Amino acid sequence: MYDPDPILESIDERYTKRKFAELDDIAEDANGRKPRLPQCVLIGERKTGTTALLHFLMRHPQIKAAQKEVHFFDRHANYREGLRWYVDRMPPTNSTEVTFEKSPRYFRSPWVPQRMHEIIPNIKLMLSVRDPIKRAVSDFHFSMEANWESGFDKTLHSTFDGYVFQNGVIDKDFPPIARSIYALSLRNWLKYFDRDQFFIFDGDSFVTENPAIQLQKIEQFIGLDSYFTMDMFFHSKTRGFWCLRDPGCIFFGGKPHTELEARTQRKIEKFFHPYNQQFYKMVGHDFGWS
Ligand SMILES: Nc1ncnc2c1ncn2[C@@H]1O[C@H](COP(=O)(O)OS(=O)(=O)O)[C@@H](OP(=O)(O)O)[C@H]1O
Repeated sequence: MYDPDPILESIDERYTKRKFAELDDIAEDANGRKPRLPQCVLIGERKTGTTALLHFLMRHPQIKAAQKEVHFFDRHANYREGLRWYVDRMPPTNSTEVTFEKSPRYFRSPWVPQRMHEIIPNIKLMLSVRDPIKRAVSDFHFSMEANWESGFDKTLHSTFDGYVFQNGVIDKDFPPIARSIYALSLRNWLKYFDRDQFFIFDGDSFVTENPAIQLQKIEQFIGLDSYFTMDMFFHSKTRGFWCLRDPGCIFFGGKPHTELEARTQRKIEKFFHPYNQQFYKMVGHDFGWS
């Protein structure tokens, strides 16, 4: 799957040899803060509630997150820039705070786990998932709107059902489908990281139950002081989502999705079933997806 690029391989070697040397001259400010390598990374997957999760997590006084998705490990051009480039994109933190980054493309980029392991082997990883069919449909609508997928010709069809089959079988390489096959991507990560380095975030539960329930588990996983309480959140009937009382709801999410045709629904459930079973086994939890 991953065809190594000789130039990048030699950069990888440089990292193993020089690793942290580029970071030696970063000085702390008067409050003991400086930009650092992240201690916790949200690696994906997209359309699983990652924006809401980050939005809520950033309320925690000890969490300091990079402002934008950094894409250091997945984008070759960024990785070539070196560790100093990466750390310069992190907010300054002191030793009681946690440097956090979210780049949802990390999860499915085959070269990311090895690179990340060489640089931050003790990293805490957050993997956000959601019912794979709902995620794929959400991804499809998002991609159609944003026109982001290369090789995804928007003029061919207008519906998910139109794209998802190749000669009558589910197209495993169709990006919205491929990104929902969590077991295949996770297998690559588990070659480098232990299962207990992952927090598996359930994006569906974030919609159905008070977000404080999962946020409190995340506090324990990262080792943060207790901060989140149930009364910080309310359920907005108009938006259909949980929102923070302060500063309120986030401005997106919940775009209307078309219903799948019954035939597609049946075939797609059958398609995902074995992958879902593998994923449950890998993470030690049955999400009960259809
Ligand atoms: N509290 C709250 N507010 C708003 N949206 C919420 C919330 N909790 C979960 N969600 C779900 O998040 C889905 C979008 O996921 P992501 O943020 O990962 O999408 S993205 O990859 O960053 O584009 C989005 O998916 P869609 O409903 O398919 O658009 C929402 O269902």
